[in-house]
Amino acid sequence: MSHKISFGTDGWRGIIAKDFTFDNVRLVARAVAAYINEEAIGERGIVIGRDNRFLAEEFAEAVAEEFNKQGIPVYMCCGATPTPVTAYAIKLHQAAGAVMLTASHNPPPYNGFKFIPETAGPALPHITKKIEENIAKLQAGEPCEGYSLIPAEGRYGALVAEEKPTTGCTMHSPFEEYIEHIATIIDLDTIRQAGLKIVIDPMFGAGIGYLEHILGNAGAELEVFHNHRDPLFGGTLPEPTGKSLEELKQRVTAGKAHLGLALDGDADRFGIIDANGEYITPNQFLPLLYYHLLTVKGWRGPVARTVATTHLLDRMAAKYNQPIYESPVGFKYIGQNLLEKDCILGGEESGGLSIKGHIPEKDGILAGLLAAEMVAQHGKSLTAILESIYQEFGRLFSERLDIHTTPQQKTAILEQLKDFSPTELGGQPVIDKITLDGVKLIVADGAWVLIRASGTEPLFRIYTEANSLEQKVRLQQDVKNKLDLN
Ligand SMILES: O=P(O)(O)OC[C@H]1O[C@H](O)[C@H](O)[C@@H](O)[C@@H]1O
Repeated sequence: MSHKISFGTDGWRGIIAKDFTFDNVRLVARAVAAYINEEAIGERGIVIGRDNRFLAEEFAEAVAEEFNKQGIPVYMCCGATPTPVTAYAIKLHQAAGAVMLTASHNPPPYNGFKFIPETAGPALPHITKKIEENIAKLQAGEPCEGYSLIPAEGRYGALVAEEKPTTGCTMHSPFEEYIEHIATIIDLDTIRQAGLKIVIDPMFGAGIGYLEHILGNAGAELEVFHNHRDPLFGGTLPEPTGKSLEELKQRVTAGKAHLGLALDGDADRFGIIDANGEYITPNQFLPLLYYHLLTVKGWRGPVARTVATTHLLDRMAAKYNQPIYESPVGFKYIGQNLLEKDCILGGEESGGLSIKGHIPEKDGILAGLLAAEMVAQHGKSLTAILESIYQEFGRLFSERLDIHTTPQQKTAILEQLKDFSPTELGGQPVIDKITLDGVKLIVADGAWVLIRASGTEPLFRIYTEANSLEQKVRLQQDVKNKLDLN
């Protein structure tokens, strides 16, 4: 039986050689080529980027061959390339889109396939649905629009894809152009004057060389580690959170650095360590950045966040009379709001952000540079800036719990969530219920809980944001009791 290929929160992922086989990768490439040809934008070409995982080059070549066979020229990024840089290359070449081969922060046996359309932001569901339909048709040996089948020569009744004259593959590194573009967004002069000391951990990933190059040229004193290819990621996960950041924390404090900056496997997510060795969570960094854009840069505009992201952003937006756009989890929705609602910042709790003037794709390199710019311009540590924010807007305590379930438990919880409408939670009345993605319940003093199934991992997530640590624990416990998740 053929493996069901679907695009989750962020592309198709699978275990290499089990699901993520050359045959399946070629199949998905054909389905994307069909989508592009159906849209009649094939002649603009497609960018292909890949990270540092096993067989990355070979998978990229297989994808290029499939596009070429369908008459679509290929711009192949040289070497491992971050997802945001691959997305930026779409703009450079005015291409029809990009394929990024990466499993982001997943364990080493995985690889993945993302399609980034011409907007240079993640594909929205109406596009991935179309690609999934094309995959199903091609798997069944049926023709699909944009992909013609012709009778196979010498094999009676058999059909094969009609191969178009080959269109070729241009090798190109978008490194320089991306860096030039970044220099138009980040205040590198102030970073230069501040004489910062920064430790960088690109986690053996596609982001190796970027922060080093930009910050090194801006005169920062750098210490860099995990900066060579290792598809086993040194035995950890290329995920810039939790245990994976321990060494960075130690190096920052031991070296008396101003900052520690980490990237995930494809450099679209960030991890930030402050001078005191503390991890700055995305729910802290996003308000820091919005505050920086509003006060230091003097920008005005709305902010886009997911349903799982801190409401401290809402408090700031309210003070500056700006709207806030809440979406389901997934940067694709934030990217859409960045494009359509003229937001100055879009970000999410899982560690993705972008700002006005940049592409609508999450970018860990940009996030790290903005952290350096903030420290340089404010002349203070991020924790010190955060203290001023708490004084002005109040403090919120957020946490995400990941609950592993069996497929049966998952079905049971999803069933229960359908009519999960408690009138009271953690001792307070529930005043609002939001069902954009899972179930979010807001209680009288503004604290909230969200329960949703992950679209990338076999687990449920319970997100809580409260006005005190005690309230956070109370809310978490109450939800677990009510859903029988203890
Ligand atoms: O909570 P999940 O559905 O597992 O998604 C978690 C994250 O996965 C990927 O990294 C997506 O790019 C993000 O937009 C999303 O926030």
